Amino acid sequence: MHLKVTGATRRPLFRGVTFELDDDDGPSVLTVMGPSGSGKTTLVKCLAGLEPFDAGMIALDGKTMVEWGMANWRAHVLYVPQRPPLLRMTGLEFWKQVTQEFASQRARSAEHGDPIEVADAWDIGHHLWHRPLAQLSGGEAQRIMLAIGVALNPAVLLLDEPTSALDATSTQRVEDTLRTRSCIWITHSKEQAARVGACALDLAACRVDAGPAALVDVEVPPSDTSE
Ligand SMILES: Nc1ncnc2c1ncn2[C@@H]1O[C@H](COP(=O)(O)OP(=O)(O)OP(=O)(O)O)[C@@H](O)[C@H]1O
Repeated sequence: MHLKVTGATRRPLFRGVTFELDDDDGPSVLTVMGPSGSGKTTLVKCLAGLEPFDAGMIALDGKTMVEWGMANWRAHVLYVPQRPPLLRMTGLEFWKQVTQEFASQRARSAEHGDPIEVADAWDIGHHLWHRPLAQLSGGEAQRIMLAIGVALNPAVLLLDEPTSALDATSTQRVEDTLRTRSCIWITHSKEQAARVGACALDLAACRVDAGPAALVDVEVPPSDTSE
């Protein structure tokens, strides 16, 4: 997997966002930071093809969104929202619906995993998959949505504050799983960025009104959690 983003711009929020992500040496995580309202969610929705960029280039394995086709692109570069859609359906029904949609995409090759197994490691009991998503707690719903994202095995997971509703223990378990995947990960926590990301993008440095120097890539040293 090689994701290349060059000069991505969405006015009036950000411009010149440029980075590359690849898994040549194993899964890699890019964290996206920046003040509230700076456009982090908008950026990842643009990367997912759910919203348009005003300018810039984005390619996965050398092919643009148009060349992949939108449905294929979204299956490979998968956005996991912070909250589930307000649905009456259960987590299991949602999983079945998503996998049926993905089954029609011919270019997709990755095998699906088992989201119930993924979530089991995060203390989500099987019975919760049979409850309407709208009746779950914020933290339960968040883990079910994340487990579905992980089980779909995309090339890149786009994560919007994936542990915002979780306690410290659940956060650690979820981080342990997610850092084994290639992710673009929105977080407000520098500590979390240091734990999970080898590289961080500071969206505040890409503000449209920030002057000519638009882009800064901030290296975050990988942390050693064993200490
Ligand atoms: N659908 C929309 N229509 C109009 N404005 C929007 C829409 N979605 C987001 N915005 C605006 O765009 C700006 C950036 O929003 P975005 O959610 O991308 O920020 P963010 O950096 O993710 O914020 P937070 O850290 O608070 O989640 C905000 O001012 C927001 O109000």
